[in-house]
Amino acid sequence: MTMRLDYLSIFPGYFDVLDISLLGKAVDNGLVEVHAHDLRDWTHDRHRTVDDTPCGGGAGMVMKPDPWGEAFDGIIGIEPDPSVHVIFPTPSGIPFTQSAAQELSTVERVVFCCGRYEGIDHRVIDYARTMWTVHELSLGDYVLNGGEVAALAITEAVVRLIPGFMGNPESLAEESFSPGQERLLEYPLFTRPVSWRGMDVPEVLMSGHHGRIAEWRREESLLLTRDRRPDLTD
Ligand SMILES: Nc1cc(-c2ccc3ccn(Cc4ccc(CN5CCCC5)cc4)c3c2)n[nH]1
Repeated sequence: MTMRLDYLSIFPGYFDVLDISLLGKAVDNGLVEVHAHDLRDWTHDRHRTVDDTPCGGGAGMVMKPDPWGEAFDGIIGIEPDPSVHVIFPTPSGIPFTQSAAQELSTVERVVFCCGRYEGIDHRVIDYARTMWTVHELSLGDYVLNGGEVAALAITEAVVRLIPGFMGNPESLAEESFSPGQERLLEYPLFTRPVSWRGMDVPEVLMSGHHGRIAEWRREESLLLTRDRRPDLTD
């Protein structure tokens, strides 16, 4: 199946990067098709206005609902369709996780709505919820200037899980956060040269003793997780 990805933004150029690297390959072999749209194409005033002051006061500007509604009509359609997944990156969203990426990797159509300023008029999200399957997602507890970078991160996490996308799918199965793997951080990785600037690869990894190697890696993951992510160990 081909996944169709649409991006709505006042900076559609952010998504030119999707034509290169791994994602570009997915586009070439027809696994995904990518369409970026300039929200201002659905404005009608000379200044192509997309924002206005917040009702109720407060700092900054809010994105007007009108251009979003017209863009939805043009890009997605005016009939409800729960098979279309509409993603609003937002600091107030639910945390985006590997399991969410896993679920989204089976969806045929995803539309990313990338806000700017202080955010989008809430009626846009409420309207979208009456029409499609909506996800308000946060990348983490920090504030970006808009949704574009979050959309790119979510895209990469999702597209790499599409069957047939990654060259060696077994590496996906081994990753931490992937289903079946306890939520442990990855053990340290090494490759040749065995000795580099006075530092040697741990001997156990050169022993060819797979049982001991697995044990060493598990121990390293446990130590690292306990040290850096105690929240994952409970
Ligand atoms: N995980 C993650 C996601 C984002 C993200 C996603 C979309 C947008 C659209 C606009 N912004 C900038 C931005 C600046 C300030 C506030 C906080 N204000 C406080 C009072 C009203 C709002 C919110 C939003 C985004 C940020 N950031 N981080």
